[in-house]
Amino acid sequence: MTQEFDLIVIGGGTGGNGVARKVACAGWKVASVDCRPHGGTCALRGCDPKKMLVAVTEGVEWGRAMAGKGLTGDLSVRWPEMMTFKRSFTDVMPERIEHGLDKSGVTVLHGTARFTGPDTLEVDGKPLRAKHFHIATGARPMTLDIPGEDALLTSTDFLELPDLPARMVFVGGGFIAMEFAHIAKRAGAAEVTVIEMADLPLGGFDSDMVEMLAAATEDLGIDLKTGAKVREIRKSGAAFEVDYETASGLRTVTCDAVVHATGRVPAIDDLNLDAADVEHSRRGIKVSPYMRTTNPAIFAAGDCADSGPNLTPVSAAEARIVAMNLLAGSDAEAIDYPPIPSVVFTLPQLATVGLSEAEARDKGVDFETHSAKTDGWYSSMRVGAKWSGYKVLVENGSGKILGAHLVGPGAEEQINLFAMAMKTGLTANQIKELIFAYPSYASDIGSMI
Ligand SMILES: Cc1cc2nc3c(=O)[nH]c(=O)nc-3n(C[C@H](O)[C@H](O)[C@H](O)COP(=O)(O)OP(=O)(O)OC[C@H]3O[C@@H](n4cnc5c(N)ncnc54)[C@H](O)[C@@H]3O)c2cc1C
Ligand SMILES: NC(=O)c1ccc[n+]([C@@H]2O[C@H](COP(=O)([O-])OP(=O)(O)OC[C@H]3O[C@@H](n4cnc5c(N)ncnc54)[C@H](O)[C@@H]3O)[C@@H](O)[C@H]2O)c1
Repeated sequence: MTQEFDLIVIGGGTGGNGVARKVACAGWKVASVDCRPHGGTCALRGCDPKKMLVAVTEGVEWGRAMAGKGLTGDLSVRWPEMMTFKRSFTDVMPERIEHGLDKSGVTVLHGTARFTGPDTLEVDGKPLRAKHFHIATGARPMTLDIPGEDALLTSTDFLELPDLPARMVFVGGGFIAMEFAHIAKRAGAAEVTVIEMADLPLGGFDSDMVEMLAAATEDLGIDLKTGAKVREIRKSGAAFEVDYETASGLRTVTCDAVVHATGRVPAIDDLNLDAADVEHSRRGIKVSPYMRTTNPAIFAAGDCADSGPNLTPVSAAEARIVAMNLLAGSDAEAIDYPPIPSVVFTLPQLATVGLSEAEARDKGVDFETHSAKTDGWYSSMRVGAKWSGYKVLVENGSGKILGAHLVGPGAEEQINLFAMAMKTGLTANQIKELIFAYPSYASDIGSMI
């Protein structure tokens, strides 16, 4: 028999759970379905577990930076113990989240959802019907279409490794490669190689800041290869050979594990979206500013939608709009993204918000660039940070902050203050008038503008 609901949410991550709970709390009959335990990428396979590993490796970095400054002893990572620490968070999350949904009156279902019509779907063959749907199925690693691709570990596999391989290669030089390579190297991997096809890793971040992070990465002992495109992966006994093409010909690196880090694409292949009249492209499910798909009864948000950048707080902001419009029964509120900060959680951290110099120039904005290396500043010197700097764009006349690009300790929090200043329209002079606790990373901001 077909089970009927007011709303079925597909995907139990950041972009789905809030919608399910809010709408159920308003008295709707809601189901939430996920093919894995509820929790989604951020809590179970992404941001949160990743940053627990970073927390452990911060100890190693601290020991290294403070060596000869009065701190003694060699700190090192026991990988299996670190994994147990990570699981102390991730193992309990699905039950906690599913209990929260259940308490809100949401029916929790497990299985893969597939549309069979504009208002019907199947979950592992079980028929369901709903007046509304919300799709928040996230993203998956992109297909590379190269020989030997099956050998690639995903970021999820990396976060579950029982032991740390001695020699690791990361294919791609974006967020995942840089963050995970830093973790692997500080955790004791003998050889860590990052292979990026562009001339610099982390496209989209300010190139001067990226160059500083690249220098820090090489200083840590990571082999960062740029202008290098991976062509093939071959198994060679227990090891792997990774072929990559450079301007001077084909090269090979041998390793014990190869990790996929070439980007993620919308996870929409299983959904049979055409049956539901939901338009989609390689960029994801087509959504209006109200997060409505081309089927007015179906919404989408987060990594699976062709909307904002694939970051957790963006999924959450879009989900908020979905819940509002579902409950309003109309296009009551459009998404209006504030300046979106983004951080690469390497050590040092790399952070960005707002316009890059090139974007500001293209827009014809009249601005001034404030930029410096800050390894000589007290905040960096105090913690032995060798690589730190900033670039802040301030509009001439208005004094408004147009963009901020930071590398170094404290960048992950400083960038949020810049985002807040940009959203609220604080000018450089107004920021300089603020009193921040001293000494703190925030108190450096006035000197950056
Ligand atoms: C390794 C890694 C680290 C990251 N670190 C950060 C970070 O530090 N900061 C940050 O802001 N962002 C980070 N991100 C990105 C962030 O995790 C995502 O942007 C965010 O989790 C997306 O949320 P979502 O709800 O859209 O999708 P998800 O959280 O991925 O949820 C989608 C859910 O849908 C389910 N699903 C998929 N298809 C179906 C189907 N057909 N039927 C039923 N269920 C289905 C999946 O099992 C999944 O649980 C990271 C991503 C990765 C991979
Ligand atoms: N801290 C964070 O916020 C965070 C952390 C991890 C992941 N994420 C999210 O997950 C997404 C996926 O991360 P990612 O690192 O896989 O992708 P990415 O888009 O950040 O980087 C992919 C990189 O791979 C390179 N590349 C592609 N094909 C290649 C090839 N054949 N050989 C060599 N290089 C190649 C690209 O030039 C690019 O630099 C991110 O875009 C982001 O949305 C966010």
